[in-house]
Amino acid sequence: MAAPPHDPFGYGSSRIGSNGDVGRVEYLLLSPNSLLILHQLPVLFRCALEEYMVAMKKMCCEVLEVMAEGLGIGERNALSRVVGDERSDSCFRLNHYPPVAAEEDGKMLIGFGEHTDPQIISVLRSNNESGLQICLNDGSWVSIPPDPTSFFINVGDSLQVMTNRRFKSVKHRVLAESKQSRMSMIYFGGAALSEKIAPLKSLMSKDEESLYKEFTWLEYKNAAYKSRLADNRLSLFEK
Ligand SMILES: O=C(O)CCC(=O)C(=O)O
Ligand SMILES: [Fe+2]
Repeated sequence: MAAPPHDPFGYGSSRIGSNGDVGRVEYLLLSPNSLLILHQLPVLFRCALEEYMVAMKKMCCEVLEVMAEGLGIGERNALSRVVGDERSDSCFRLNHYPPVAAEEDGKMLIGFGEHTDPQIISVLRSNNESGLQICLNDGSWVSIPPDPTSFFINVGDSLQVMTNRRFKSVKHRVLAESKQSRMSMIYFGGAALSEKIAPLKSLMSKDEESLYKEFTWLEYKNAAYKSRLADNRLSLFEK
């Protein structure tokens, strides 16, 4: 079930994507669309995964509805309908960061290199081991305390575009720093492949212009897979 370079779904270790990014991580990347791989999973795992994905999709929609309300958009489902669409392209990643050995102590080891998530919204849960950091506007990195009882929500690049940069996709990374395994699982809520990703008309003020050229999720996804993790992938689509 090793993930071949042209198809990222399946199991991978150390290599993240096909463009030379490496990290101290082992992962499973699954999508309801990668049926071939789903059918190779033990039934109990597959059922739990399907149940989790359904619950995450629902939660993403609820969060997006609250965001739409906060932005003053009259149409409550303007954002959530994109992730809620039955053709929406969502996926699930399970990450395992092996424990750091005593002799590696003090070294800055990258578990998962800096990047933004390309989809609309991501929901992360982890065990109680640290490692996740976010990048502030001034370029400094801040550690996110792990909390196995909470969900950590990330704005994706597509949501940044749909809100014409009112919400920003925050750069994040994982340092391998813990003496115990860090486990995380992330649900990535994306749009349908053919969905046009553009600022919502109902959000834009009278003379406001889109900061981005129009693109479909498929176009952006293809561009993202071709790039390196740390690239500013949206810059290709900025006006
Ligand atoms: O494993 C984590 O805590 C974060 C991983 C991540 O950012 C990702 O898979 O996109
Ligand atoms: Fe991420």
